[in-house]
Amino acid sequence: MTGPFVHHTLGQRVRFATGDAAESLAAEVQAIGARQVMVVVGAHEAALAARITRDLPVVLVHYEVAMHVPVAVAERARAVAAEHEADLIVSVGGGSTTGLAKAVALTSGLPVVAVPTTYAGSEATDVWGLTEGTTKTTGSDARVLPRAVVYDAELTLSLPVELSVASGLNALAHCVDSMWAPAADPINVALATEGVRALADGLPRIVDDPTGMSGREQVLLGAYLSAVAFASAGSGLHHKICHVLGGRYGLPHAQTHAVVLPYVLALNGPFAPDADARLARAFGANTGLDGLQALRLLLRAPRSLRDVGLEEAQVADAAAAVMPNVPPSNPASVTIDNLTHLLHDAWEGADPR
Ligand SMILES: NC(=O)c1ccc[n+]([C@@H]2O[C@H](COP(=O)([O-])OP(=O)(O)OC[C@H]3O[C@@H](n4cnc5c(N)ncnc54)[C@H](O)[C@@H]3O)[C@@H](O)[C@H]2O)c1
Ligand SMILES: O=C(O)CCC(=O)CC(=O)O
Repeated sequence: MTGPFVHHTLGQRVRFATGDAAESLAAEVQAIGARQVMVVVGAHEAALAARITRDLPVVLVHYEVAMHVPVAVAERARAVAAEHEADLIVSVGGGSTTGLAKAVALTSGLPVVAVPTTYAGSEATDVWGLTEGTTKTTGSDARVLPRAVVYDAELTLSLPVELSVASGLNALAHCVDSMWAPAADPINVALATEGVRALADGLPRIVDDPTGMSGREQVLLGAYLSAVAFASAGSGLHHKICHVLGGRYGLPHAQTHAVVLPYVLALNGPFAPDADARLARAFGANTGLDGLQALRLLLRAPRSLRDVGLEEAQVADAAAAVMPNVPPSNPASVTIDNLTHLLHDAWEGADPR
């Protein structure tokens, strides 16, 4: 990919600080000058958040977190933030928690400092998502980009291996989909390529040694690179499919990404030879799909949409819902027939080749 292009770089401070989240977080809160901190955290991560926020001027801890940020959940969080006159939101958790903090920032303009505990990458993007009924809407807005991020790999040690794998494959999907997303350019493609290398290296180490730190650190770095690439390149076909599956049928986010990715790569790879060659090199394989499938085997990745909760009868409805959102940049031509076929293959876990 050559020729003229315009690349926009997002500004935020990022600290990689294994074992040092509390101190790093305190330094970021002090730098912003906040005096009334709202902590957003899911109930499961409450103890972890209490540990790392203990020295902050916390006025409110908000525990109501739900995947894909239902509008009613966002509205309740916005109301309590205003009631307590919060001047900063600290989010501690996965993409759902960061997403709720972003929803508050979207309407209030409050700054966010994010401490991620999964590999979803939301903390490094200006992308928000809200769900009303069965419709998930996403958008980009400078107000939701966290001012700072604290990455502490120790906080991901409690993430079970299966969820670590699925979440890491969500990050890998940001990288792969960035190759042909609407605003793909040589800079975000370079970040995505390096993200594939880091994730393909780190994820097998988490599976081999879940309590070891080096795999977790490498995957967090890959998650960050993947998210920066995704925020810049935009949502490609893969993300459009997963947003419909998550918003419309409530499928679990990371696992859905993990299942769908090889099918989108199988569709697009032959029509995007440069991207495929890059992916192949990053995986150390003959093709991107060979590399992805070898990695998925090693990781014992989730295999079918049937296993993560989609009904066969929903396949046709899903294809029809995705169709109007297919990005014009997609390398392979997408029809209702080949999209339905793709989703049906993913539903049954058929060989994507
Ligand atoms: N805006 C963006 O750029 C962006 C990017 C990626 C994902 N997302 C959004 O993020 C959401 C999904 O995020 P997710 O996949 O991180 O899932 P999640 O935040 O819903 O977390 C999944 C589960 O993991 C648990 N968990 C989180 N951290 C843990 C830890 N350290 N130890 C043990 N358990 C832990 C949570 O309690 C939850 O049960 C979706 O709504 C998705 O749309 C947004
Ligand atoms: O924040 C959102 O809900 C939209 C972005 C997103 O979910 C990225 C992804 O699919 O991983």
